[in-house]
Amino acid sequence: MSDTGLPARRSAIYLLDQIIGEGKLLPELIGAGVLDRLEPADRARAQRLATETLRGMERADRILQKHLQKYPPLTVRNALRVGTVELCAGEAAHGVVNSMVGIVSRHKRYGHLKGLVNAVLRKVADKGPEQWPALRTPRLPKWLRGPLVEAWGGETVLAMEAVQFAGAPLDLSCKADVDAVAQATGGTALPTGSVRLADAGQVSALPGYTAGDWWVQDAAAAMPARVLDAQPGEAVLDLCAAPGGKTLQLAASGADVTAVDISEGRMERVRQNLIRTALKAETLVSDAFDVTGQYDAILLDAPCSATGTIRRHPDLPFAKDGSEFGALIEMQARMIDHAVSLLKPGGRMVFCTCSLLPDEGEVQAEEALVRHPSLTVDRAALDRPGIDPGWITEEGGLRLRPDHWADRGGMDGFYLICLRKTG
Ligand SMILES: C[S@@+](CC[C@H](N)C(=O)[O-])C[C@H]1O[C@@H](n2cnc3c(N)ncnc32)[C@H](O)[C@@H]1O
Repeated sequence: MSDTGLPARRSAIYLLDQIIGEGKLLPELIGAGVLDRLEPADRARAQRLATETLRGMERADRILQKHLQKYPPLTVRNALRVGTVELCAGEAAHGVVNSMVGIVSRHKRYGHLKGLVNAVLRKVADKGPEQWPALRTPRLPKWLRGPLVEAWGGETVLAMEAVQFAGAPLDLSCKADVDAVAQATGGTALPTGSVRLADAGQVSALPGYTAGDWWVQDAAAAMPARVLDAQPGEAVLDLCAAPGGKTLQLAASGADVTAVDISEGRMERVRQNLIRTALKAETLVSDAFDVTGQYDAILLDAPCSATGTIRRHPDLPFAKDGSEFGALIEMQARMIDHAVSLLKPGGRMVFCTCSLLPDEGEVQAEEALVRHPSLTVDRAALDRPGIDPGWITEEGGLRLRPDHWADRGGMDGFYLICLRKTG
C-alpha cells in the first residue's frame, strides 16, 4: 500500500464522481475494473473511503458548508468530503490535507482550487472532529425517504437510518455445522441460523473459506431459502440466482437445483461459489421468461430496487433516483406469473425482493393472489427458528427491515412470501 494514501484517496474521489455525477453503482465500477491498477491494499482503502464518505456525506456537507461561500465543482467537493470524513474519523491532518491538495493541484481544470482545499480542510481539521458527533444521523434522500415514511412511519425510518449509518456486520451461511463455523471464525450464531462477525477483516483469510464451509450472505437474505425448505431429491428452480447465495443454500439441502440467471458474468460467480463449497447445481444462463419445465419448488428472488441493502451499499441512494422502479415492479409481476406456470400442482414458490418498498413486496404478493386463484399463502412455512411473529405481515409474508435486531447490528431489508399452487 502507498505510504501517502494518495492513490487510494484519488480513486475514492473518482468513485464518488462516478456515483454521484454519473449515476453508476459501486459494484458496477469495481466490476468494470476501475480500481484494477491499484495494489490490493490501496484498492480496499479506496473502496472503504468512498463507502464511508457516502455514509457520512450529510455530516461532511454540513461541516463544509460553514467554510464555503459557493459549492466548488463536484470533483473538488468530493475531495473535500473524503478529507472531512477522514479528518473527523481521527486521521492525521497533515497526511489528509497534503494528499487532497496534491490531488486537486494536479487536476487539469481545477488545479487553481488547491488553495481553497488547503484552507478549508485546515479549518475542518481544527473543529470538524468535535462537530461531527453532534450532527444528526444522515438521512436518506427525499425521493426514497418519502415513500418509506409513508410505508413504515417516521420513527421506523429514523431507526433504519441509524442502522444504515452504522454499516453492516458480516454474516455467513453455513454448509453444515453452524456452531463449528461460529467457533472457528469467532462469530456468533444468530437465532435464524446464520453466523455474525462484528469485525471480519479479509473474508478469504477467515477459517473455513478455502474449505468452503460457509459463504457470505446477510442473515435476512438467507431467510427465503430457509422458508422454501427444499428437500433432498426435489426439483428446485432458482430463477434469478446470481451471485448464488441462495443457490448454495438450496444445493446444501440435497435438492436437485437448477440455477438460472440472465447474466453470464454473474453466473460465473455462482459457478465459482459452487466449486469452492463443493456443492452441486445445474447452472443455466437464460432469461427467466424462456425457462420451461415443472418444478416442486421455485425461489424467485426478483430484480428490484435493492433499497433493503443500503447499509452495505450506501452508493445506491446517490446513484439512483427511483425512476427505474416502475419498470422493475412491472417485471416482478410478470416473473411471478411465469414462475406460477413452472410450478407442479401442489408445488410451492417463495417470492422475495431485497426491497423496503411495499410495491415490491406486500402489494406484489396481494396482487399475485388476485391474478392466480390457484395460489394460497403457506403461512406454516414461516414457522422457522428465529422468526419474530411481529415480522409476519397481514397477508402472510415476512417483512424484514434494517431496524430489526438493531442491537445486534440490524439486517438487510427483505420481503418474502411462500405461495402454494393448489390442484
Ligand atoms: C436480486 S439478484 C439475485 C440474487 C441471488 N438470488 C442471490 O441470492 O445471490 C437478481 C438477479 O436477477 C438477474 N436477472 C435480472 N433479470 C433477469 C431475467 N429476465 N432472467 C433471469 N435473471 C434475471 C440479475 O442478473 C441478478 O443476478
